[in-house]
Amino acid sequence: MAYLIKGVSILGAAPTDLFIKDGVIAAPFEGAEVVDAGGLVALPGLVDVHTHLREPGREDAETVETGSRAAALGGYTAVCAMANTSPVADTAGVVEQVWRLGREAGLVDVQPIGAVTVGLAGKQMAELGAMASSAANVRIFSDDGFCVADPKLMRRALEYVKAFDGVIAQHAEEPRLTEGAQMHEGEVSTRLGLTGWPAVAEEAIIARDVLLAEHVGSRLHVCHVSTAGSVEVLRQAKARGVRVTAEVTPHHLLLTDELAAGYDPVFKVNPPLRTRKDVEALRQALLDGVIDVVATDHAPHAVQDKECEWAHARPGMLGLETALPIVLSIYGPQWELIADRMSRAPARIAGLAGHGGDLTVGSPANLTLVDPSARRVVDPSELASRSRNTPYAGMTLPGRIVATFLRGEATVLDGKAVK
Ligand SMILES: NC(=O)N[C@@H](CC(=O)O)C(=O)O
Ligand SMILES: [Zn+2]
Ligand SMILES: [Zn+2]
Repeated sequence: MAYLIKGVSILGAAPTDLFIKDGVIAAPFEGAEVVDAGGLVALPGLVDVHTHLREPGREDAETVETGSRAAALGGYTAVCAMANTSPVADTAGVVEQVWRLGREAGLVDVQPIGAVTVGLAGKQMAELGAMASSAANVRIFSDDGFCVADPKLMRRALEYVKAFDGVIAQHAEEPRLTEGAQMHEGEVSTRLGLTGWPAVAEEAIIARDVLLAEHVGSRLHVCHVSTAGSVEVLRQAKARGVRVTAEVTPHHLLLTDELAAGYDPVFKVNPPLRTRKDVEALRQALLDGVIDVVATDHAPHAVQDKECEWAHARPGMLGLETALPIVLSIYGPQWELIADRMSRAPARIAGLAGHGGDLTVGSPANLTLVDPSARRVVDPSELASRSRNTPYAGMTLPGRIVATFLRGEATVLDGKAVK
């Protein structure tokens, strides 16, 4: 299809017409399908470097297709699928399967992340080279869900991926400091009598890993940064020129540990929700660029894994369909900031060449149209995700994603997925 996006504001600029043909932003031409975009803002398609799609293995919680649909509805055109599936994505075969499922769904580009260690067990390095040279072209490797705790293994993995400009995305959690942990260690955990996950369990691993990355000259990416102390470690490492990037989730930018007080497991997540002081530090770090990107850590869970006793519930929350509204609610219409932290920088980290570009003639037509003046109440039953574990149920959030285009084809129109 060929489209004329009429009267759209590109990143908040004066309204203009945007033409799309043959998968790219085109020069003006006749005969296009007109999309009335008065009052809408065009952004480069969002890119998520941290998504859990659960396929293969937990198709009752999410599939590549349902997660892709949730992503498109959230304004995304590319997502990086975490490796903690069953079987684990630790071979060329599994990453190629996920990559192929993404192509078949055709709603976003699904870029598989490969595991660092066999079975995420932290003992033996997985076949990183085979995954890199597979059809899935893997560049990000992560044992997310678990920390690569062994420093020697972490060093070797960092060294190994240098050959193909890969990056190790670390879930920073010193396992000995978080045994039995249920929530952030602090005043609230003491009051509730829940075992705490101290901030230092994250900060100690980030400090170690930036030193390792510096030592071997490799790229490190830090997943879901959650504490003010982590921000300081990253600030110092970046000032020294260490090749480190970092992400923050929408929930760590908005929610605090006080929410655990009702023992509703929808608020249980790793790393845990922290304090107001941490939230403020994370917000500032994203503005400063000490934290490079917003990543959803979209973590769908089936009802029986979430609607149970707090201690038995799986950690994790949905994120794809609410990420942009949450960021808008915090930062307001800072479109340049949003485009950089949610599209340009994540595309660069993931090495996704066709994404995160400027919406200029000749570039791939990966974009999303947002109505910043609309407000919506989050209704879990309306989400496209197969799971329902959103912590934002009932909240009124700004911004409605009206349309999304992947290589010039609409994946979302009128706020609805086209397939
Ligand atoms: N964030 C979570 O609480 N859970 C994630 C794993 C992870 O990101 O660590 C999951 O896979 O469910
Ligand atoms: Zn994690
Ligand atoms: Zn995760």
